[in-house]
Amino acid sequence: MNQLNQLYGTSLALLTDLYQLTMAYGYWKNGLAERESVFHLFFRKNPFGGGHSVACGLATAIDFLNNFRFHADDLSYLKTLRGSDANPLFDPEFLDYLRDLNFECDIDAIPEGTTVYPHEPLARVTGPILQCQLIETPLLNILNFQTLIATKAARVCIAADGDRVVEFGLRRAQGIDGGLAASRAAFIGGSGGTSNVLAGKLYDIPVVGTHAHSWVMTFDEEQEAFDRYADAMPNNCVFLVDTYDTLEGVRKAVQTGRRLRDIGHKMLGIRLDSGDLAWLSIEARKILDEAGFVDTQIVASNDLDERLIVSLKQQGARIDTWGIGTKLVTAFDQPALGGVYKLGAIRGDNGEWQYRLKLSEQAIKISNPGILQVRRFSGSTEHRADMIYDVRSSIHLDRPVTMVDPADETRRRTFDHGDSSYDLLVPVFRRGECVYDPPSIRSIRDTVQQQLSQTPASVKRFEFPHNYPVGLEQSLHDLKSSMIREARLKP
Ligand SMILES: Nc1ncnc2c1ncn2[C@@H]1O[C@H](COP(=O)(O)OP(=O)(O)OP(=O)(O)O)[C@@H](O)[C@H]1O
Ligand SMILES: O=P(O)(O)OC[C@H]1O[C@H](OP(=O)(O)OP(=O)(O)O)[C@H](O)[C@@H]1O
Ligand SMILES: O=C(O)c1cccnc1
Repeated sequence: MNQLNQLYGTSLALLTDLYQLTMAYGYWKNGLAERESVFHLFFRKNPFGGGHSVACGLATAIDFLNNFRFHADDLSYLKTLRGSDANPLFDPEFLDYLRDLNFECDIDAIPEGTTVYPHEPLARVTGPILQCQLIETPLLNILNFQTLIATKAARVCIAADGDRVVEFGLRRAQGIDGGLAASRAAFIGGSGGTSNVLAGKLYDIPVVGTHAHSWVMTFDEEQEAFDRYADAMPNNCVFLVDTYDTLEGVRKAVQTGRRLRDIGHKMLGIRLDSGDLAWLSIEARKILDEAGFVDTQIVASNDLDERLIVSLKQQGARIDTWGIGTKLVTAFDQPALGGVYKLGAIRGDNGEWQYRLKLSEQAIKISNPGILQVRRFSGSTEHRADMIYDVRSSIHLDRPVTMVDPADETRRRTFDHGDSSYDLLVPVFRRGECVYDPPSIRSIRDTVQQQLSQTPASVKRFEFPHNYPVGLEQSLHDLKSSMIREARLKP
């Protein structure tokens, strides 16, 4: 059984906005349900004021789509829906159509863990317009959130600069799936483990845990609390030392650490959860080192995020492991990615593709027409630029290709066949069948690190990051410009 089904039962087909179903009904009524169309899912701005994002959520989307069908109880529910008067919202024959519907779209998507940028499609969905439309909302729900959290986790790990990061967010996450999906995406983005045990089981993420203040408060004396914990689990001792007086707590942990040593075990760490984490970690390190506990790690938690980590490091904090909860799993400073799903092309009555775009007052918000792919140009060590192109335009990679900056058409770059390049979108579904074998979560996590190592430092920096170049292949840019002119001339 797949992971979503394990959690939610057999059917998630109703996990969509009602307007997808009202449009589906409209397509069906108008004989357009099967009309082939192409949609692109993309976002317009990197989150957190950053210069890059990390694609995440594809395996969850595959899970969802592998089980995409309307079950009898879904249809019974839809039957109960009424229009503004007493009439049913949907004809019974439409519900029969939904009952017999087999998912048959093609999907091409950028593999999880890839660094991605504004305007490039993370996924391209091709198929009957009714089906493309029904899956818009769940695809956005899954890819927006996991991409957001994987990006946040990657930023936290960049700040931690090789130190271990663990995710403690479940208690403050946005509900049950918010917690589970965040734990998955945080691990992919680089955290080393989660406190979320169900996420550990479902997604094969290492689970980690210390103890809470309540443990210390259960006993009359802090020393007794540490000793009893050590008796119970001598091989997993990370003592939370800040319940009363933090440095006194460290000294007591040292006492218990000596008892552990006498029975052949190690005190793995102490955890700081309040106060001045820079100063306390420096002082705690001295106490531990002087007592010979040089390997005992210092874990810190308390509303941390990537900027606080940078600041604490600048202050000389001696923290080995960063426990990050609320601000990671809720993407505290930017709670949504803002990814959208736009129609790029639809077959006309004559079977020919007709390209479509959505106009906007802001040029940068005008969607890209066509059937799009992304080509990444890469130097020997770093990614150089991504070019969005139409798969039907015959760009020849044995000849120079030019891409145009959509924000300023005077800025262009030309690449020739000497530049190594590859397409980012890979086949995931063909006629509704999954043709992609998702990598293990650990291998996706490795991909993130490998991708980040090829992302220019100027793009990864937190303050005023460089814009990574993403352009439109010249003929696509020219086509888009003429379509905009034409659309603006329409009465
Ligand atoms: N040296 C530091 N520099 C910058 N921020 C810090 C430093 N030490 C701790 N912080 C952060 O300051 C914030 C507030 O900590 P503060 O000491 O006010 O409350 P607290 O320690 O949580 O208090 P309480 O005892 O109520 O838990 C937290 O997000 C914490 O991570
Ligand atoms: O600060 P976050 O980044 O969200 O990390 C999770 C927090 O959850 C716990 O606190 P809580 O007060 O809930 O319980 P406790 O008594 O175990 O400290 C833990 O001690 C962290 O402070
Ligand atoms: O194990 C921990 O230390 C932990 C778990 C959840 C939340 N905060 C801390």
